[in-house]
Amino acid sequence: MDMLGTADPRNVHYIMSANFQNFQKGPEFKKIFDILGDGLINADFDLWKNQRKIAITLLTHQRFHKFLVKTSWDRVNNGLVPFLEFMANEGKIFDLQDVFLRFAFDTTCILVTGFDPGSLSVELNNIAFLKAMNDAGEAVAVRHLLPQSVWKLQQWLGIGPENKLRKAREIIDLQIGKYLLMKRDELRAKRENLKEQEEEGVDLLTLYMNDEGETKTGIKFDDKFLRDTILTFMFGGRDTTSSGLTWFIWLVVRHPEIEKKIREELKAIIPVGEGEKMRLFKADEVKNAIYLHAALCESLRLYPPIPFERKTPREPDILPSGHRVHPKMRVVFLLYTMGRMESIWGKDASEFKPERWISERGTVKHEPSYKFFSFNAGPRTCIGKEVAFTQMKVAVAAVIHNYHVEIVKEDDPHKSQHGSGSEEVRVSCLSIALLNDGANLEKEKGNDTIDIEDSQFTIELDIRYIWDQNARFANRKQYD
Ligand code: HEM
Repeated sequence: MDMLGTADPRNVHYIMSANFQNFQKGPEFKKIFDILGDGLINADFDLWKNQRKIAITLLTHQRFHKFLVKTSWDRVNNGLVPFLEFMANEGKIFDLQDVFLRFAFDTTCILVTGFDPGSLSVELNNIAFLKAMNDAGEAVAVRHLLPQSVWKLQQWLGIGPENKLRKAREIIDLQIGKYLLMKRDELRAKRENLKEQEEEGVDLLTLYMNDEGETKTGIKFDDKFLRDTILTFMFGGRDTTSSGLTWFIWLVVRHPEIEKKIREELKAIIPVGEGEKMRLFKADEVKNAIYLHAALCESLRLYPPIPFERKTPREPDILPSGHRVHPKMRVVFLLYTMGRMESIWGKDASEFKPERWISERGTVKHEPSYKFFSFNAGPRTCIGKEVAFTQMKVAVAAVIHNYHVEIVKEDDPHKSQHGSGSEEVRVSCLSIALLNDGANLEKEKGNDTIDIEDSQFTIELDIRYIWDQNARFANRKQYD
């Protein structure tokens, strides 16, 4: 229980940047996140430094950037939008948080491994890998709240979240093992087509498997390293992006004047003469959408997907706030609190106000990371920030431009965060109905006349929309 909680930007700057060397994630953090093995999020010192160097080189590789642009568009066009289209046409109410979680899960998995787990479809199927990731995330969250002896006991007895985590780990390891085998086969087959490959965008796993970082850094890219790396990126990118998307839509829907401004900005991007039809936006088109970017930052300020972080001092130290810390102590940063403090953001700190991110010249205002701490600060700043913004912009532009989202059932999400479990939050936060703006819908039920051996029958039509991976929708008329 020896813990210091801080929401002071001076302390953040000191620990995360100025005296970075004296503050580590530490062995306790590694135990809590043991499922990530020696992956980047878990590592400290040289192991962390070398891994980070490689990860940044590959994430900023031109071929990964191509793949990111292509995948962000593809998952919106062939995953999110067909789902929303179906729900809008059917007038169905659904849980948007679950949909964004599946969207981010599929997108992140494709970006990292090149393979699509296919969790976002009209049926919202149960996918073992998705469930395993959810269970693992939940168990890790619970570990932060309990003394180690308690969750270790649960582990030993095989009960509670620890039991779920054990099973989840088996499924995750099996799935990643399959991906590694599939990728090796794929690369072997592609080797004959090297020229074509040069032109293509590629996933991170392909880049890791082809990289010479192994010899330069001394890190061996064996199956254990690749497994830890895949899982680290999936953990780092999935829940964060989906949480960011969900809170963003929740905030925008509750602020129609802001929604209108985003729509106007998006409309201005569309070339004159394109008309009023359904329109999706490519990453390059929304890259410089200032107001949209500002609104996303504002939403991430108020609802940081990672609401707290922790560090452990290596040597006793005195923080700029005057507090003494020592190696047996945990320093906990309260990101959620920092996003709402008047001393940091001014009197209107609790308001959703994208304008605060726009300078007088109309550009995005830079806020130092020890103040806008949602992506961490200093040498351990999130390396997926650009990946996240690219995905989020393409996704929310598609939703806001083409649909009207309505919250039809709303419990207080702040209240339910203190409830008994994450499922409660997930279910209660967002139940929404989608109405397709002015779409000319085919009738779902109706009458038709057909000839059967010269006799005429009038029959009832029941048109079902069948999900199809390749064609967006196949309309099947079923005669009963
Ligand atoms: C809105 C989206 C995101 C937010 C708010 C976010 C936030 C953060 C934060 C706060 C950390 C520091 C965590 C810690 O040190 O304990 C972090 C680290 C990290 N993030 Fe993100 N992240 C986002 C998206 C992503 C994505 C899409 C990826 C992967 C493509 C990613 C990969 C990572 C990795 C690998 C680290 C560890 C970096 C290191 O320790 O050197 N993140 N992120």
